[in-house]
Amino acid sequence: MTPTRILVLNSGSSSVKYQLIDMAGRTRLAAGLAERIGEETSAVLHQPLAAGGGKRERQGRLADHDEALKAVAEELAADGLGLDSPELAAIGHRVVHGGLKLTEPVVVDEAVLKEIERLVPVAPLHNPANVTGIRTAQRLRPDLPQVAVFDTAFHSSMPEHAARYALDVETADAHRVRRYGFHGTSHAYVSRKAAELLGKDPAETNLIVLHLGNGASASAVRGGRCEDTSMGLTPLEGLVMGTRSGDIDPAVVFHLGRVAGMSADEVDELLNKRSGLLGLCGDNDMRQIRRRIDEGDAAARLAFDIYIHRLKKYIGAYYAVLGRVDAVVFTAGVGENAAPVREAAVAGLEELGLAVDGELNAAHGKEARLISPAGARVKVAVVPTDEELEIAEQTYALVAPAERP
Ligand SMILES: Nc1ncnc2c1ncn2[C@@H]1O[C@H](COP(=O)(O)OP(=O)(O)O)[C@@H](O)[C@H]1O
Ligand SMILES: CC(=O)OP(=O)(O)O
Ligand SMILES: [Mg+2]
Repeated sequence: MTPTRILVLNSGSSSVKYQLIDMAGRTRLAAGLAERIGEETSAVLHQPLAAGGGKRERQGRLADHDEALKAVAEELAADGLGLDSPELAAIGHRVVHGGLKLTEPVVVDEAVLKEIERLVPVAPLHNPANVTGIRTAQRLRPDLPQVAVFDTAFHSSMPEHAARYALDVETADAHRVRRYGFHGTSHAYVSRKAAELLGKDPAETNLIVLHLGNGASASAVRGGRCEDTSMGLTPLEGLVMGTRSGDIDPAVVFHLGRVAGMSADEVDELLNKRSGLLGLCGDNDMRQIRRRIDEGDAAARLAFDIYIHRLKKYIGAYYAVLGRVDAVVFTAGVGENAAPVREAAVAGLEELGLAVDGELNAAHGKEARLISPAGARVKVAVVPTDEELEIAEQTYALVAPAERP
């Protein structure tokens, strides 16, 4: 029997999301989340999808990612889906930064791990967790291929004029300072699904994709290839995010160093963890911000307006980059669920052919759908992302190419 199951691990700074997928029929067997790793109140939320049982929650401190992954393995084992299963073909890992060298999914060896570790300074919130995830999975199943799928990969097609900063070339090249872009697995998956929804050939479809989760990024996609994206050397550039500032004048950093005596690390922490929506109004969850706006809270209102203003600027910029746009596509936690964000982001852009239909926009759903008025020149769509399935597809393609039709 050829193994057909892929375990996907998406290790974040304080959480591990996982899914076990049988690629024979693209069947999801289990999914879950280990959260608040390192805190007293850690938990594993586990959904045994194949067994059809209800969700389980397991409480108890998980000191680090190593412990978290072991707890996840135990939850899977309790459903007869343990990591010792001979049906497991590989473990697929989301790795956020692959730099210039790692631009395709790869089977991880020591050299690949070293390169992911070398990139920690440019993805300090993400790459360390990704490395721990891979090392722990290797210890649990040393015989299995561990495959890394990079957030940066999809953006490696960006032309030089979009990827380069206007910096002294020698300095930039010596330190590999350039724009890499992130959330690429999501941008790639959503672009394909959006073309399907539009009934168009992906090679002839131009899209502005807005991935709005805790981290948020926009991309301009021409014919299935990334032409520009809002995140840069690190996942800090671009849109306003949950806790990250996105674009600022780089001189803010020197200014804070000189007038506030802040060190580089302190400014780094400020911009990554205490800025964005959280820094502006004390909340980083869009649901809570909408509640506060409904209660007349001015700080929440201003935070929302700043978030939308930035989003709108990127829609305009990428419209100009692409010249012709088939659709603006919303995805991830905020993009898929927050109708007021979608409405506000395209408000006033009728001259560009952009509008949402109030009723379609307000409707809830898990399916990809159009929310622009019938006959609109430029469509507006909501396309749920599925980074885990995409990682499983890429992992499976790499370890079992002969098995594919
Ligand atoms: N119904 C909703 N309305 C508005 N925002 C929502 C809703 N559901 C989820 N979100 C937002 O989605 C965010 C998480 O998005 P997600 O894509 O899961 O992020 P990540 O993968 O980066 O953790 C939350 O911070 C929350 O603000
Ligand atoms: C790269 C990045 O920002 O990822 P996330 O949104 O998961 O934090
Ligand atoms: Mg995400």
